[in-house]
Amino acid sequence: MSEVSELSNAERDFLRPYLPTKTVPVAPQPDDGRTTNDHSPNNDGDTGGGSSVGKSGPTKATNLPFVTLTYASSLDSMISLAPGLRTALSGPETKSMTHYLRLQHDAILIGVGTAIPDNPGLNSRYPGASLATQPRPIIVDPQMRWNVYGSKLAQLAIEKQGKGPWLIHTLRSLPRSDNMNEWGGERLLLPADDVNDDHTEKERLKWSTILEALKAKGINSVMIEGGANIISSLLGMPELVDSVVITIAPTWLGVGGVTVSPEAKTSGGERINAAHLQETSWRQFGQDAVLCGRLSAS
Ligand SMILES: NC(=O)C1=CN([C@@H]2O[C@H](COP(=O)(O)OP(=O)(O)OC[C@H]3O[C@@H](n4cnc5c(N)ncnc54)[C@H](O)[C@@H]3O)[C@@H](O)[C@H]2O)C=CC1
Ligand SMILES: Nc1nc(O)c(N)c(N[C@@H]2O[C@H](COP(=O)(O)O)[C@@H](O)[C@H]2O)n1
Repeated sequence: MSEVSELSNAERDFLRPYLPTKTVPVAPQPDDGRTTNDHSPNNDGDTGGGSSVGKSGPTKATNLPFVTLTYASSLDSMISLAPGLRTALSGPETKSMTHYLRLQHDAILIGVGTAIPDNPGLNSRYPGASLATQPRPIIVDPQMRWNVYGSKLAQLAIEKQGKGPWLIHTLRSLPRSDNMNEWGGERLLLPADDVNDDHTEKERLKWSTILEALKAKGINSVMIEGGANIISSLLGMPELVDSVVITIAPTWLGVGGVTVSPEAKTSGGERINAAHLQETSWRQFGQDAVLCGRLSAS
């Protein structure tokens, strides 16, 4: 039996307002030559085959994709037991939800701090998913720390159970000769935010630079899954994030875990809340709670 089951209509209705709308590939029709068709995110037609993929629907600046932040948290706002320790927090129902969400986006993005310890698959195992509807896995790895060869991502791409990953590096990363493109992988070299005093490039990339580059490559929606560093940064950037979907598992991981918490904020010298969700909705999925919302601008 599959580890991932279909969501109910009510569960999909609950998620719909927080998801990008998308254009779904359908098999070319011999009679009309069409290659795409519009569906709402929860339309059951979302798993058709075909050769062109486009999940679109951003309502903000046209040079940015729709961005969904999503992660599974404990009651003490932790996402893993310790740095580098892959930790299952989602129950079966929220795991199914994550695979459904993955299928609603053109891409899934994580940081190298997650790619190395977790060795994730980052494909969607939602019933009926096809290679054409799979999201593109994207890893932010500015200094080329991660060896994609031999990874689960590479294996899935070779087996055509997932798309080849795109790895984001800074321009000054050492070029590496490789054959990733044979299984759909690619390295994107982007300019870092600033340079250090010794003129070596800092490893930070602006999030607007990353997102604009993805949009320019045809990514209209991206689901950002983690890890803690990336989620915590983006919680402070409401101008870039369209929606937030958090799985809250009924457990505490304890001191020493990896915490999601945005940078502290001040106004007029006083501490103020660092980030806030508005337009919230809650729903129970099995033993977990799912919180959806949009980040407030201030
Ligand atoms: N429960 C959950 O839903 C999830 C849990 N995790 C857990 O999170 C932990 C990993 O979290 P972190 O160590 O914080 O790693 P991370 O995945 O957030 O990656 C951090 C790294 O990404 C790169 N990076 C991030 N922002 C960048 C920028 N603007 N420019 C250039 N490079 C940038 C840097 O190299 C940085 O060290 C793991 O234990 C993993 O299991 C990860 C994803 C989801
Ligand atoms: N939604 C969710 N719940 C959890 O409990 C998790 N630990 C994660 N982790 C994220 O999922 C990735 C693993 O994906 P695959 O199952 O290998 O495809 C992991 O790397 C985190 O990004 N997510």
